[in-house]
Amino acid sequence: MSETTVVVVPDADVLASSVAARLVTRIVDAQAERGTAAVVLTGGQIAAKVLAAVAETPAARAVDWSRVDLYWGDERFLPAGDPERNETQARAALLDQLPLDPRRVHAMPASDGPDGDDAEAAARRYAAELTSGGSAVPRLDVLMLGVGEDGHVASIFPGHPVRDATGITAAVHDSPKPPPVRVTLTMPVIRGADEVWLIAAGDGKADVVGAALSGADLPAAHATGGRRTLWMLDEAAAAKR
Ligand SMILES: O=C1O[C@H](COP(=O)(O)O)[C@@H](O)[C@H](O)[C@H]1O
Repeated sequence: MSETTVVVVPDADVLASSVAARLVTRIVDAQAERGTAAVVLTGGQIAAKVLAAVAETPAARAVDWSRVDLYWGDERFLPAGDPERNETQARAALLDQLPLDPRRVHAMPASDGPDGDDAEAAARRYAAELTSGGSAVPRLDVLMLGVGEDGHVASIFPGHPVRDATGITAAVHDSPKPPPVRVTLTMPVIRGADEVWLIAAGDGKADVVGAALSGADLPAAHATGGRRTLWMLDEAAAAKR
């Protein structure tokens, strides 16, 4: 039975450092249990702050980063290295500073990658990468999500057909938030993660956080973890819950 917890902290800086501390602990625990850990990263403003906070915490040295698998929940389908790509943001904030095993950094394909600008083929390629250890998606210890002001998570937008996608990944066209073409994990994959962490800061998120926590029909409200769902908010984002 999955439990939902809401944690509220004073501001975005405290939010970023408390999520970072939790993430390091969760990875250390997973590695102690079974030698590895799998984490799904997200993009967006608070995500960048969280990763920068991981880079700053001395506790990050307790992690064996060579035995962490990193995935992304969604990606803006742009050329490699584009500053708008979630991968580029994550590398700049943290990944380039860590002794990761490059084979375990599972970035989503770029629009100048092996499939060119074919987002469907890129989505299929990422599904194959995610399942390369077998036929099923591997155990995902923590899947982090930012929450858009419209209630989107990853690149699953309210009212968009991607909401109903049932495969492992989906290409997204006509995204209401730029850029228009994206690749995303689907809601069933998000819901299959052990722990789903929804992270939001700022008063621009207050309405949607309040609505999602009241059970409104929004992607953010459907993004629950198999074992645990954790909402981590600053006071401004939590103001209307
Ligand atoms: O476009 C995206 O937006 C969401 C939310 O971003 P935020 O800046 O409002 O926190 C993000 O989680 C997602 O990964 C990204 O592609």
